[in-house]
Amino acid sequence: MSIIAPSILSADFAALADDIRDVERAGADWIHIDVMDGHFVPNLTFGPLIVEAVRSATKLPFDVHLMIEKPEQYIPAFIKAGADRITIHAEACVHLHRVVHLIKEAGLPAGVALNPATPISVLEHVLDDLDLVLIMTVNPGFGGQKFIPGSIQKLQALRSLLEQRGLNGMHVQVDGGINAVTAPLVREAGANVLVAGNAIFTEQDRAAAITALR
Ligand SMILES: O=C(CO)[C@H](O)[C@H](O)COP(=O)(O)O
Ligand SMILES: [Fe+2]
Repeated sequence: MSIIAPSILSADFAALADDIRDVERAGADWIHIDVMDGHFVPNLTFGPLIVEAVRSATKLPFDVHLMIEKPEQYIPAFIKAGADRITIHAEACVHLHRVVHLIKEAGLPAGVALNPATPISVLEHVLDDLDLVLIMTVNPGFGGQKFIPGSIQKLQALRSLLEQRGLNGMHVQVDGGINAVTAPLVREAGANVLVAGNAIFTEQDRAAAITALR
């Protein structure tokens, strides 16, 4: 059964806590929080203060996707604010191994995200330390973009690699352009955690939208 993580990038920011409660009632498993710094990606979103402000709205895990340069400078603040798991971008870290271990030493599961143009080979020497690999299925920065079809081959290659390495329990997350059409394709290719913003928050019936993805 897929884990469904609504991305609050597509929520109503003036009613963020209400929208989080609504997707929890609708059957969401994790709340996906897209942090953007205007440098690593050409957009700005939330900081730790917003995460802290909505923390009490739900008991669901906060899945924090850091699309920021120098994530090590901000990881402690996001943990204090209520992050339950943190994913960093391989492209944003000069010392990827060190940043992965900073997250793990704080007791949180660590994920690494790869942009569409980044090969999975960059994970070779950190793979054993991860809880999750995020295959970006759009270029990060905005919600509502079109799914990149080449992501399917990348997911299949990642699944084979995980099997070879005896890491079948690792979460394989996808993010960007996931909807009722692309969800079965990514699941078939090996993804088990589906992030979706527009496909959930633009729908009146969010329970039906989540069921359709699952
Ligand atoms: O990380 C992200 C963008 O960088 C978002 O999580 C993603 O875009 C979700 O939005 P949608 O499902 O509408 O594509
Ligand atoms: Fe995301």
